[in-house]
Amino acid sequence: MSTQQETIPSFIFTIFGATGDLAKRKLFPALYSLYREKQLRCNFAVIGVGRKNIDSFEFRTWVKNSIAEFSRLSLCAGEEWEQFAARFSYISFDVKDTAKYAALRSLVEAKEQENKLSGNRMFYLAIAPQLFGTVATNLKESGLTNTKGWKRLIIEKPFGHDYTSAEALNEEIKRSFAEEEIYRIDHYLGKEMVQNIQVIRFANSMFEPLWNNRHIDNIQITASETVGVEDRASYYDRAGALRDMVQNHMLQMVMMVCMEPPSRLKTEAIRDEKVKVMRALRRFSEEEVDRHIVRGQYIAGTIGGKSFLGYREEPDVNPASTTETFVAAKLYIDNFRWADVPIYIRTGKRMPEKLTEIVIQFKELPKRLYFNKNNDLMPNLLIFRIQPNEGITLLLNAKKQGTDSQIIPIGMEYCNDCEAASPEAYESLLHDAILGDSTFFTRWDEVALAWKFIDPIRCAWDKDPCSLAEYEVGTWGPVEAHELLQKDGKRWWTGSDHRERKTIRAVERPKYQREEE
Ligand SMILES: NC(=O)C1=CN([C@@H]2O[C@H](COP(=O)(O)OP(=O)(O)OC[C@H]3O[C@@H](n4cnc5c(N)ncnc54)[C@H](OP(=O)(O)O)[C@@H]3O)[C@@H](O)[C@H]2O)C=CC1
Ligand SMILES: O=C1O[C@H](COP(=O)(O)O)[C@@H](O)[C@H](O)[C@H]1O
Repeated sequence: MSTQQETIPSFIFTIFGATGDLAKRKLFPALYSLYREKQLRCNFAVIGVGRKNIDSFEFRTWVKNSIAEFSRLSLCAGEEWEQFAARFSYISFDVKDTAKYAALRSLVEAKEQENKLSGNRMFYLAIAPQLFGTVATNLKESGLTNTKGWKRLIIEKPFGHDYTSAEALNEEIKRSFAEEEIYRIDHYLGKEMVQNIQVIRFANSMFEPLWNNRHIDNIQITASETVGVEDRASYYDRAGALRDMVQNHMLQMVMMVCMEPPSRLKTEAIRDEKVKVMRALRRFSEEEVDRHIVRGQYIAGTIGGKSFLGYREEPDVNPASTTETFVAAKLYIDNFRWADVPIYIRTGKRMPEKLTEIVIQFKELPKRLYFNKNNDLMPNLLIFRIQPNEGITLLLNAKKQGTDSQIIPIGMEYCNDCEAASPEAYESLLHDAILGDSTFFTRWDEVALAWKFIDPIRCAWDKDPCSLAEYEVGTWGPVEAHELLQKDGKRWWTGSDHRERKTIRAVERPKYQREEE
């Protein structure tokens, strides 16, 4: 997130879907944090759009309640709250009703005048995906995109459900907004430690020389969740883990880890390098899917002693559903740097822990010769802990204190959020969108290539429902997911593997400084 507050322009922010879950849990708390932490040192106004028949006063109470419940900061009171709340207005209409956009336009213009705003307009689509295109078109046809300032469209996931639908949606919104005005959200890109991957890779001379197939044995990316389908069955049962997590968040993490250093730290230079990873990502034919990808669905079991239903017993899920709630895959990036390095990814619901981690496993030394009487030397691992306990861990081997020359695995650990909570992903992303920095939003070609990778997998599974394995709630996925690595003589690393090691904490300000300091 940039800190150039003086460059933040005034703007009006229209949120479609302002009475919905996303706005309540993420958007209002994010705006509030930016405001309270003085990241929004500019004049702004917010207009909420929804169908609920409420007025602006009731809307402000809704916003207040959402902040009280979901903000990481405490709610301010008195005049301070009133000043913030006064920026919020609400208009109720059905976004499919073209005629109603004239009223929205009048409200936007009135608020711009009242607040002396410069005509910059940001539109956020926190509504069902089937309405994205309709709203974008209506914004243009009503003249709302016709402004003397800039205009930007922030669009939520899912961006299509396959390549064809994503392309059709893109064509539709392109008629109203240029590519550089479209901010496609992938909230994983707003996470502190996902953004930190680039810095750790490109600002440390010790890692970059090793970042290739000569030194890296394999890469593992895990995004496990303890939650189940919750109340999202109508969406999730049609999407499944492949579309819900792999097409976007998992592949974005693959891109961040595997991209080449960009020629400049500029948005398009960075995105160009990410796209090259997607171009080099090996696509599987329908026949190859089985050998590289495992899918599973949870059956009843327990997490931490608490019992949970199986996926098919969940409310609103088709009792014969073959939707996957877990995916594990072995990927390859067919380029010079990554040839023959397997990239294992796995994601699933109702697993033992909520955890997102990237593990870089380095190749082993000729260990049979040195320091390894017991043949149990651990490989070096570099772990990006995306969440929880943000940070990095470097796992090494060292001599155990004492006289018996025993070697023990040790961990060096840096904690990113021990001193202070990190900003929420949505804070970071909203801030960047206001500044016009789209680095951590997805460009159309990234999305398109991700769908082209996903579609044949989906097709293969649709033809072969038997490829769905079961896993018990509270486990690390079906046995086939473990076999995927065992066949290669490898194993998944999980949080508990490294937490058990003796850990040395890395400090933010090391003792070793240059003399002049
Ligand atoms: N919730 C989340 O955590 C996440 C959501 N998303 C995405 O964000 C988007 C919104 O999700 P979410 O907030 O959960 O959905 P909700 O169903 O909770 O909210 C939908 C919102 O859209 C409004 N709306 C629906 N239809 C219309 C219409 N015809 N005209 C005007 N307003 C309408 C609703 O207004 P009203 O209720 O007043 O009718 C409500 O404000 C989706 O695209 C979803 O995929 C993405 C990631 C996470
Ligand atoms: O986009 C989504 O992400 C969440 C997981 O996000 P996280 O920030 O909590 O890791 C996932 O639960 C949801 O199914 C998916 O739509």
